[in-house]
Amino acid sequence: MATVLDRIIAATREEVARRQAATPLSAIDATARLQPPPRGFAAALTRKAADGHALIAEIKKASPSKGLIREDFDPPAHARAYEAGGAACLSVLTDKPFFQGDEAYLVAAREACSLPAIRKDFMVDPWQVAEARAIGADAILIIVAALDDGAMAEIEAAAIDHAMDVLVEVHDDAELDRALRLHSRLIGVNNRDLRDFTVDLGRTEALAQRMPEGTEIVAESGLSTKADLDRLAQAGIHRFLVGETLMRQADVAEATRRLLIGA
Ligand SMILES: O=C(O)c1ccccc1NCC(=O)[C@H](O)[C@H](O)COP(=O)(O)O
Repeated sequence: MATVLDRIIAATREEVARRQAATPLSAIDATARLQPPPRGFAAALTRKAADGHALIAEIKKASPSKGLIREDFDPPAHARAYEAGGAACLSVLTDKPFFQGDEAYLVAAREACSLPAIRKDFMVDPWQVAEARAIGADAILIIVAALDDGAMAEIEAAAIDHAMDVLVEVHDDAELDRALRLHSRLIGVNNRDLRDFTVDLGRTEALAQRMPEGTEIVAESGLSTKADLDRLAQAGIHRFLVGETLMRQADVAEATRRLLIGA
């Protein structure tokens, strides 16, 4: 039976084909190369991780697992709140059918603050990497479960060509083995199983044991308290990606501060 990820990827392939027909790679690539240089996503995480928890704070309106998360959704306001609360970077969902995202949200969020931003979407083709840079994104996500080795390498090469950072997402040992064949050493462990949406923070702890020296591990999904971050820090993990918990708070800046440094 097709999983949610299978359905997302199938829909994304159709959408990308439509967009490519309207705007060929050469045109989107030319727009990408007119952008100011990326803000340095991985470097911003490393700076914050040097003396505390480094947070990628996610701007997420809805999700397949939770439906609508935030009604008064306001990407520029959330971006400013995340920066004020001490986040290192932004993650902005741009997928429309499954997350109610939009490219415009990334543009608006990034313009409202000085944080680097990852385009959080389902990359299936290097064309999307050029599009991500053309709208200002500083980094892209590669989900290992969604791609074969050849496609991953092509997408990563496109990101390197645009001087963008790549967060490579894995969920199990086999995916980690494949991720380690890429160049990027920014590796996210998704604690959420995308087949049944169960969350287990032990995933990041277990896979962290197998990461080579020099890997920058990001714990992703299902994190909700400073105690969660402190628990993972015990296992040497200092980079975190958090969405839903923060997006549900009335005072996003204060909630971000509490998550990072406590009451
Ligand atoms: O969040 C989902 O339901 C989801 C479903 C299918 C594919 C991806 C999904 N989430 C993407 C993410 O990586 C999360 O938004 C991110 O890690 C933040 O997670 P959370 O803090 O639990 O909102």
